[in-house]
Amino acid sequence: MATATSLIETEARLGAHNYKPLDVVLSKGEGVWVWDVDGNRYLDCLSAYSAVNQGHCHPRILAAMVEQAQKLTLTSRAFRNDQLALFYDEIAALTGSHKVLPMNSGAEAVESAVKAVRKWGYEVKGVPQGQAEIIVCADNFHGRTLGIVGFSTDPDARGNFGPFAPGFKVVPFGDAAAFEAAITPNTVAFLVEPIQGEAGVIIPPDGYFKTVRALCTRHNVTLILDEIQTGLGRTGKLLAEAHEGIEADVTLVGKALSGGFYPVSAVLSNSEVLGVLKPGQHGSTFGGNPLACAVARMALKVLVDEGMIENAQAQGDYFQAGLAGLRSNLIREVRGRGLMLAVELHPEAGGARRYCEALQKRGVLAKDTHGDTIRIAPPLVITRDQVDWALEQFAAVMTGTA
Ligand SMILES: Cc1ncc(COP(=O)(O)O)c(C=O)c1O
Repeated sequence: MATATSLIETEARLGAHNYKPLDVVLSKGEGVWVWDVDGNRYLDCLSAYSAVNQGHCHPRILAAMVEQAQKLTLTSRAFRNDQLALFYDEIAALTGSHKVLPMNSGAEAVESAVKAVRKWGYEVKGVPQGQAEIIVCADNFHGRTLGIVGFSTDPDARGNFGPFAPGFKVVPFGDAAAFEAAITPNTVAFLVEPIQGEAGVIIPPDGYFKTVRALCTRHNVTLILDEIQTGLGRTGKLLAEAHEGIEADVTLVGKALSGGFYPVSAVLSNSEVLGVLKPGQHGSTFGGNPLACAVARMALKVLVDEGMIENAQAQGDYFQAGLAGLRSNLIREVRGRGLMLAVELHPEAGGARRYCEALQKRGVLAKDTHGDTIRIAPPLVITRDQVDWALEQFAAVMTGTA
């Protein structure tokens, strides 16, 4: 029988070494809990980077998936399928969007938006051919495809993968004046995360997005919010833009749209941007397939009608206050919104990884980011008792009683 050790060895031997996972081999999940192959239980404080907002193996999403899998899974877009229009209808109504482009991964949604907005720039805004510019932020994370890493500022993401596509300008995140200074008549879009997730849960200053929104409107620049991580309840609102009191022109969602079951992402647009795509100009074999659409429809439904978004706000506030109240001289800052939380440690703490390993030993799985930060993003179904239990484990690890 395969043991945890033998499975880890096989992975090390045959897998590309592009990840450095914690040494825990998971084989089962339910709600906020996951179990390893030896039967040890852990509270999942990562949710597959916010893709399992609805909790592991949610029974209603599972049932929707099984039901659809027994009927029809894939048609390609050469034919229509009944689930697609229903998905369009439901996600458009929920998010107030006018057009929807279904894709698979988050990175594909980003790439699709970049393509669409450039085309919009040439055909609608009148930008001279080949001159379209997109403004992005330093420390952005929008995925791992070649197009996307070309405008990343992370040396690991870019290193030795070039040459990259031109047409991107980088400005500091949270600095509206720098954004304004970077706008030219050829600027077609500003692509930005409402809260920078992979950068370590970085929240921009109050009012930043209101100013950015006004600048985009004034200069006819498409505001593309990448809500692939922040969206679908994670921050305590359906979309994080609601915290800022603004509306993006294009919104990207993914991750939790899958309920953790089947990859699905979407470009949502309330401007004419998606209207520029004509038959033959963009597509995907699996994008908009009936299985993905059925899963996404139920993933959205359970988020809303099981009160998960409100729970994210309530438990997120409680969790954050509990973390902030830990008497630990290791902790430099606790920050976050809803259940998108981070504990940043002082550099002298010796890095976040060792504390994630200590938490693992106590039955909590969290993720280190950028050396000194522990990211905490449990499924949105977490209860107050479970938060209390998690806080006890954090207290033990962070205050040296571990
Ligand atoms: C903000 C953001 N955009 C895009 C992506 C890429 O999504 P995917 O890994 O599904 O391609 C991620 C993934 O972490 C993300 O956090």
